[in-house]
Amino acid sequence: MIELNDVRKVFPARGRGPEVVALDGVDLTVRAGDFAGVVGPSGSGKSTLIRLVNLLERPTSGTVTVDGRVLTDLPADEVRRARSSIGMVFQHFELMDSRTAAANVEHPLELAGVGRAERRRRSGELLDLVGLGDRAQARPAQLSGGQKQRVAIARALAARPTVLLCDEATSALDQASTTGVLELLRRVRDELGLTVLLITHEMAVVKAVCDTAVLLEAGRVVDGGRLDQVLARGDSPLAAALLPAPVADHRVAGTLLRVTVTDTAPETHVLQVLVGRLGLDVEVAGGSVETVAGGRHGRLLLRVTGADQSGLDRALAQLRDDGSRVERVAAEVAR
Ligand SMILES: Nc1ncnc2c1ncn2[C@@H]1O[C@H](COP(=O)(O)OP(=O)(O)OP(=O)(O)O)[C@@H](O)[C@H]1O
Repeated sequence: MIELNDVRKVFPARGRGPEVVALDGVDLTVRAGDFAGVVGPSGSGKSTLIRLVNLLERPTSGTVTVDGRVLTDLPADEVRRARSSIGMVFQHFELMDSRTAAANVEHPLELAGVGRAERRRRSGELLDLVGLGDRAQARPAQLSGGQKQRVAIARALAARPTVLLCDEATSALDQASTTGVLELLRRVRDELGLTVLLITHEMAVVKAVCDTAVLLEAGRVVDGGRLDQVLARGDSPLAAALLPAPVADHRVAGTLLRVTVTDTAPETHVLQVLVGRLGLDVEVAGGSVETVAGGRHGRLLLRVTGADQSGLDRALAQLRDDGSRVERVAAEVAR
């Protein structure tokens, strides 16, 4: 479990510049076993936030708790020990070029004083886990970006952490490697029961792996929650970031309707009523529907032509009573 309470981080002024409030009263809870994402624009405080969780950066005020231990209250030597239960994966892998994959994975165990035979055994096991059992003797220069990140994940898991922090872990990778690394992260979370906190500026990453997410803007959490619930709300800032609003050509004649699609409010019912019952001409003018967090979520724009407007309004009111999520977004265009 990870908990930040009212965390504030102020970087002192550099030269004549002003001080920077990187995080401004952040509360965040990641439940044990959850895969959580932090998203936000550049400069919103994501990197600062993740570095606070293992106290690579200390908060100016507020508390950081991991697995029930208030890290911000611990003396420095205990913080070092507590860090061994927190693994971290970085955007640029941070592997040692002169060492083999196995030796990179063994490095944290070496620092912890684990004996050679046990280190070998553990690095073999971990490289098998990440699918690189046959590349143990390769050096980073002989590995692809995706393979390097797999080695870095194996290294992060060496000390048997309960929490894994991922700092833009796929931002330097191509699409195919990104998919593979995200699948691996999800699998190790499942198999090892880890709590994972990932920061990214890519919404596709959040949609692919996260159970929960928060949106940071200018150092504050402006939205967040379990992804299925956030997307079902439809109109929140995080929902809008995850599923961008569809755009349609407003110059084309017709009435535009926006339908928010969820498993419990599918678009089929709307179409059955508009096309099947009322016999209207309906085309899909924009939008997308995706599977996120195990459910169907999306927003569609429907263009309805030839409708009697008061009849359409009555139908929309009835649809909303039935639980459908449909609203009018543009009036009839006169052409
Ligand atoms: N060591 C530092 N000293 C001074 N200011 C800093 C320091 N680290 C970060 N900042 C500032 O804090 C703010 C938040 O930065 P941070 O790197 O956490 O944002 P971010 O969301 O991770 O951005 P990006 O996606 O571009 O990495 C920025 O204004 C940044 O310039």
